[in-house]
Amino acid sequence: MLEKVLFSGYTSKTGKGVYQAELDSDTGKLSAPKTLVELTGPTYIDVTNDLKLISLAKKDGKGGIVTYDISGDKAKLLDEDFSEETSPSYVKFDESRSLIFSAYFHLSKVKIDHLTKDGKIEHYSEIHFEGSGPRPEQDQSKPHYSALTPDGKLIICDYGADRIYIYNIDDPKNPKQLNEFIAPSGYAPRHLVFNPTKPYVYIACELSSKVLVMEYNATDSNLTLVDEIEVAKDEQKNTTAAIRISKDGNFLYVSTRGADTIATLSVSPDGDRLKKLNTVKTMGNGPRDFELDPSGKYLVVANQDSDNVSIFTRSSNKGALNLLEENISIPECVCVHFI
Ligand SMILES: O=C1O[C@H](COP(=O)(O)O)[C@@H](O)[C@H](O)[C@H]1O
Repeated sequence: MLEKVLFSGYTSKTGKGVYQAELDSDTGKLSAPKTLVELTGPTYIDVTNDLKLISLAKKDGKGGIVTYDISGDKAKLLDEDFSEETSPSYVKFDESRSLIFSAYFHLSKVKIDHLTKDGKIEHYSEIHFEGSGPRPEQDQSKPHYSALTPDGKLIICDYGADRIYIYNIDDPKNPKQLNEFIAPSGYAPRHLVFNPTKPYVYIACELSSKVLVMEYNATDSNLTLVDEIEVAKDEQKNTTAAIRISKDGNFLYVSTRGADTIATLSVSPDGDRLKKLNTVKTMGNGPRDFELDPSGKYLVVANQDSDNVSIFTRSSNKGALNLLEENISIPECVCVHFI
């Protein structure tokens, strides 16, 4: 079966924007990536179920988000909003309410927009954050990630202020803070993933090379720290980046730039404990993002600094990764997104 996958990233060297390819789930072979949309700096993207691409981007010294219809042979621009000083660093679509969450790392805020049926971007609200952390990189609040909890609340990782925030967005024009969790000082929570069946969330912390295991209580929107685990040695030199979990919730994968590795961790049956099984080199530099394909048989990783994508086979019962391909050339690639 052919699985469609998009790649996107920076365009400061030879990167063109968003690329498209197909992964054959029988062989793990990726077709030659082709440019889907030319954009400036579309580092993160999301795609709606009816195939609208939502991408962050820059234009004429301003930043924001754009939407494209990618259901046909050629991508068609639907809307663009470049009303900010710079682009966000992460974007996520809420299918059930047709909302777009954009985390403005450099502007200390998260924006909530509504995506209309014809792909127009309607601004709803924004949440401003304050604070900082002990590391030089944490000079101000830097929201790095905004997405949904399993019960439909907005959850935000603030890398700069070592915070996780949870908001009620029943009225998305008027988000209300429900809770706030203070991460260990200097950890810089970056991205997170929820266990698919158990009430736990795993948070990748960029500046500590650690993953926090937190119990999530949906009733009072509370997070309780239950464990933490190191995914790479020498946190001063490393920056931990992406985190993914297998569909069965048994294995967690975490990338770390500097070490240039992906760690495989097993998740305990209750979801509350992690055990590091091993790490593999990503066969490139700066593994900023990776994704498991829909069949769960492959892991595709974007090595941003060495301009190559690698593919690993994944054992579904042991979680182990084995290198299949390392020479797929995509410049400045940041994000891997299966449709
Ligand atoms: O992971 C990271 O993300 C931040 C934000 O990305 P940006 O493209 O919006 O600047 C980046 O500044 C940082 O270098 C990187 O480690």
